[in-house]
Amino acid sequence: MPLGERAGDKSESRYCGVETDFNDDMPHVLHFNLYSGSFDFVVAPLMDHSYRPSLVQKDALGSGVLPFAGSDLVLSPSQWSSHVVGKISSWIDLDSEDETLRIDSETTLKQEIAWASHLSLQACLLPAPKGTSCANYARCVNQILQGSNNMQLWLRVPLVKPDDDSMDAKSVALVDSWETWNSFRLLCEHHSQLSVALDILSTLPSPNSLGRWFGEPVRAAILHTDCFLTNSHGCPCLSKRHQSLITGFFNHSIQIIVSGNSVHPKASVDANDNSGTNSQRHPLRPYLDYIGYLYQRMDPLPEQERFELGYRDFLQSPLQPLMDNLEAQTYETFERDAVKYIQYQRAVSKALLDRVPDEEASVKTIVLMVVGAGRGPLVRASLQAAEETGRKLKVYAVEKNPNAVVTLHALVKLEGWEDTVTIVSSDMRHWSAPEKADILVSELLGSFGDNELSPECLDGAQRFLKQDGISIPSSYTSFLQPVTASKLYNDVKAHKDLVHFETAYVVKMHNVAKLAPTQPVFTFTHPKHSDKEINQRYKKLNFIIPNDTGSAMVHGFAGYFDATLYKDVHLGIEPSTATPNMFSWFAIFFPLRTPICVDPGSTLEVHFWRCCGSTKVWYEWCVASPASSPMHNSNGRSYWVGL
Ligand SMILES: C[S@@+](CC[C@H](N)C(=O)[O-])C[C@H]1O[C@@H](n2cnc3c(N)ncnc32)[C@H](O)[C@@H]1O
Repeated sequence: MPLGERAGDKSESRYCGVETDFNDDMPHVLHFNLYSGSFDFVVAPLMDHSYRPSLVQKDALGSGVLPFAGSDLVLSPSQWSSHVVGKISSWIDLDSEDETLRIDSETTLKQEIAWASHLSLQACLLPAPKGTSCANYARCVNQILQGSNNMQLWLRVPLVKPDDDSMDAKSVALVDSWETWNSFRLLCEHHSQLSVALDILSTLPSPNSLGRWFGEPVRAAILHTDCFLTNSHGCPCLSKRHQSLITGFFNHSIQIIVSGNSVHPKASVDANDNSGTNSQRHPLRPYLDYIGYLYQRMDPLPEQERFELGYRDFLQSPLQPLMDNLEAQTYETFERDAVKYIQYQRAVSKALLDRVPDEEASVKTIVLMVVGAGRGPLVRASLQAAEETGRKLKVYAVEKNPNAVVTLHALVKLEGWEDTVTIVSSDMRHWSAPEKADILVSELLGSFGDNELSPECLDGAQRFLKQDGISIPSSYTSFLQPVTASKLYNDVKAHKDLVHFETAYVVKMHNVAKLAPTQPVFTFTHPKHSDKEINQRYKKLNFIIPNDTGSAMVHGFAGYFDATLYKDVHLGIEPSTATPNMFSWFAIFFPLRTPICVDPGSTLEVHFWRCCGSTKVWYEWCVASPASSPMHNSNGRSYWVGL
């Protein structure tokens, strides 16, 4: 049974498993944990702990006997696949100096995985590597992954990081477990079926170092009963930090697995059980109940977030509104974003008030041109601003998409705007305007600000803006930050070509770790003060990875924009200043062909170029430190925006 519903949110449920000991009576294991215990699945050993291949007698014919497991028939195929995660024997040590142990370990790992595949299990939990070297373990896992079906392998690693104030003496000898994971997954070349199961202990490393994991493929968090505190009723509860970590796991669809013996025996006594026998109460049930309580008390996902669930970490090609004509449903999506148009209306109102003093309001008519009018929402916002401020307006709606122009005509007729609005079916770069504008309103912004060629289009439109005219927006700036994004990286890699590694994607980023604060990249200001200002740009950025993060993997860069519409009215998606409740833009993702590992406290030196040709504009990017990446997208060979 799922952990119940998150308040007001029927779309998402989370599951909770329990780690069990070996028991060859699997029907009993399932019955006890699922039906008496209400857990959703078990993480159960598939072999007796004492099994060692080297100790198994060969039969008379010399063929290997497989005495390691009971029959597959004890459970139905759907029970195996839905309710059992195979726990690979924890004694295995594939990098042991002891050859017998090493070979036994290899044999056992392969036998158990083969058996788990035979049972169609969805996942197996691999024990944590024993020492600092895990090359042979990774080699064998890699062999398995090469030949595997869809089964996921979860590498178990403890959530520890030394050199951290919060560490206790016991953990000091340990390495940063992220390093262990990183070595292992590099040896397995970021295989998409290799993921992580984190063992959560009673002490937690720093928030920054925890944050790294949200960009990694963490599938499960194993919560030990000794992490729990005791509340005033004698029941298990978690520290505030553990609670917020678990909430983070829920938000990232990471399954929780309870492990260990009950350390709250009193809480295990069923309050509703008056028989005094209490025979059926699962000893770990109070822990499950508490985890369910944490899930259910989470705030419901806002409606827009729920709508966008399907877009999370899904790579989309950016729009090319200049080269292509947008479709009706794309306009429809823009137009649902009321916040964007409210901001434009506020900007136009302020500009009108500045442009026309009260005493001239009844005599002076302002010429306002919406360039790239689409189906008309900025025309409407401008007219509303005029009404709100009592200013007189003459509007030109310039649009190059002939299909949107059809809708514009219908709108003007429907609203009775014929005397005020003139529709111009033209590319703003080539239109000969009959008069000059006081105010030029446009929204040609991409997720990275200038990536839909607003600078080039507005260069063309500036011809018909009065010398002292106002452009809304008056400027926009792009921003970047390095991210761990293993899912996005793997999705790009799945295309198996260079082109996809040199393309920027629009993405609703979710399973992503932001490794440093954003930094501004390119700024464009309108109107330009000189014809000599070019639209090419170059920027070198130095990102410092905080010391307490630990090492981290950079799979690419998240990009955003912020636009100043007019004076203090802005609109944008840069996380620290993002316009609340505005959903027209997701972030942009610039991938790296080879992910780069950065050390704590070190500097990541990144170079970005905006290049302009006669028919296209494109970005090139590279990392220069701590290691040099290849130059991405030279000459716009893979990704460009058409002029
Ligand atoms: C991002 S949409 C915005 C549409 C509308 N203003 C809105 O907010 O819903 C940009 C619009 O500008 C138009 N556009 C882009 N470049 C243009 C150009 N050079 N001349 C005229 N229209 C252009 C596109 O066809 C598209 O309709």
